[in-house]
Amino acid sequence: MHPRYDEILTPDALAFLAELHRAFDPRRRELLDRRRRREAELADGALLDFLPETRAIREADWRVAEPAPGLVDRRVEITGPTDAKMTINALNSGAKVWLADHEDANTPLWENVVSGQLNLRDAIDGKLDHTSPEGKRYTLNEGELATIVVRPRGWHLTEKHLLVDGERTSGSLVDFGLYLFHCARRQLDRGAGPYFYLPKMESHLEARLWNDVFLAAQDRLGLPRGTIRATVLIETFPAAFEMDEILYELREHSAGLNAGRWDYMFSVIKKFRTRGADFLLPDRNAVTMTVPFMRAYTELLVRTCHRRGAHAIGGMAAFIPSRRDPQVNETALAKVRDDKTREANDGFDGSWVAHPDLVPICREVFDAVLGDRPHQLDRTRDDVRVAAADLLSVHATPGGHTEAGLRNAVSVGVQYLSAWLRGTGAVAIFNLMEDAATAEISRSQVWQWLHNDVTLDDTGARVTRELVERIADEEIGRLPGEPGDYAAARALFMEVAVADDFADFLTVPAYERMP
Ligand SMILES: CC(=O)SCCNC(=O)CCNC(=O)[C@H](O)C(C)(C)COP(=O)(O)OP(=O)(O)OC[C@H]1O[C@@H](n2cnc3c(N)ncnc32)[C@H](O)[C@@H]1OP(=O)(O)O
Ligand SMILES: O=CC(=O)O
Ligand SMILES: [Mg+2]
Repeated sequence: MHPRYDEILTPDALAFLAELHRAFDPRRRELLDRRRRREAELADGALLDFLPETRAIREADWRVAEPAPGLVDRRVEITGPTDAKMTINALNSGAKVWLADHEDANTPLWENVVSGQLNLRDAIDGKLDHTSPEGKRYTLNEGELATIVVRPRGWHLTEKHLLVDGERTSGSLVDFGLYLFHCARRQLDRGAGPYFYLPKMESHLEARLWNDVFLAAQDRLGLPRGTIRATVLIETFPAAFEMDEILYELREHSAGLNAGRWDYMFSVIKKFRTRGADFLLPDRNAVTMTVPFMRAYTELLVRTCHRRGAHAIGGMAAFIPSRRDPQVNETALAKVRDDKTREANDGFDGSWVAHPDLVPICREVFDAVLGDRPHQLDRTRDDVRVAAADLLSVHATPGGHTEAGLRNAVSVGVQYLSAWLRGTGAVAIFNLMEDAATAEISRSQVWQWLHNDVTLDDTGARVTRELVERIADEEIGRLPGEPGDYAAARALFMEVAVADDFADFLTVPAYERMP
């Protein structure tokens, strides 16, 4: 406990979490087992496909709920962690929505978990302020603030500081439950509602679990059915084959789908990491949004959403503007403009930015396409035809395997883990935004290249454990500070990037190293 934690961890809120845990944790664990069984089938040679047992849902006519207040016009969404400064900056940024992140951009350090909830509640009450160590004062604007959409942790993460019947609770249910308990009524009183982004789901059965949690939680707190709204990130390879089914499960609570590109790439590598050349990705920077398998995924997402009356929200271009380096700034703005233009022209209803200086560009691009309309749900994209083979066409990705790519993956992975272990879940590295999803790509690419005996195009060297170790030492030598400063991050990187047993998520072993 720290000052003010008792305002969040009240006896009633904890009792609510305990009820959620007892009612839903066994199903959460079963679904995680199911993920593992499915992954083993893929390793044995199976392929992903649209499910025969849910064909009727895909072919039937149905629509999701009408958009909720504050979620009608989502042309610009800013994302970021929930510390006080970022909360104020994001809410003031001019974006329509703020994704308040307890997930990819956050280290689930206990202090971040609880203080994030305090900041959210204070912000909704209009009384959040902050003074930086340099004395700069931050307060919320008087005018329009972004709509808050909270992203809880994924189903795979536990919360070790809250035990029920001696068991760790689910990070998802803790983040969801505390926010709903404290802020649902406050949000309704302001004319908005309790809104969520749901990450890293792998099947419609996991969406059904969320829906059942919503139904029970609404009943328990006396909230009408459909009060909660959820936008699901389609960011795992299996989920791309179940977009309709995920929307259907959540239909009375649905607020659409988002194309979470970085975790999607990670999942593609992870699910087929032992399957050789057909699923071997080149250097990360060669895997753009226009390579065939990525294009198929976003096209199918827009078509699926609009057919069901659901918003389709674009993803994160990782280029970060700089207020110090005009060249870096110009490049970032141009790259982000291209990315948002493609999304707006493809039919997305809005998209993500990682930084307040990118809000105007995203807004300008979507304004040009949407005009006065709040969205473009009427663009049904009947022209789109995406077959399973298109989603699976990873082999058609052009690009090489280079030492520069390997070095970049190792350096980014170590630098990111070093920040994560110190409690910061999103950082700028080499002018790109890095978070848990992008770091997963770095470490799983190293694993995939190593375990598939890749020979580097430029040097002719085979990727071996020894090569990765040597590169890690050389890259750490180029970083500020002493090599010893990176010892814990290096050890963790090696555990998740080269060990024969592939960790499902790097955040799982990383969390065990946290207090
Ligand atoms: C794969 C995915 O899931 S993507 C979504 C998850 N990832 C994220 O949300 C990343 C969000 N972005 C960030 O965390 C940050 O932009 C970073 C870490 C990448 C870069 O941050 P910084 O190095 O602080 O950038 P910079 O120094 O240019 O920031 C300038 C100002 O903008 C603020 N700022 C930057 N990004 C954000 C943001 N996302 N939300 C609110 N404020 C922000 C900074 O706090 C700073 O404010 P100040 O001038 O009052 O001190
Ligand atoms: O959460 C978003 C992603 O790209 O991953
Ligand atoms: Mg993600």
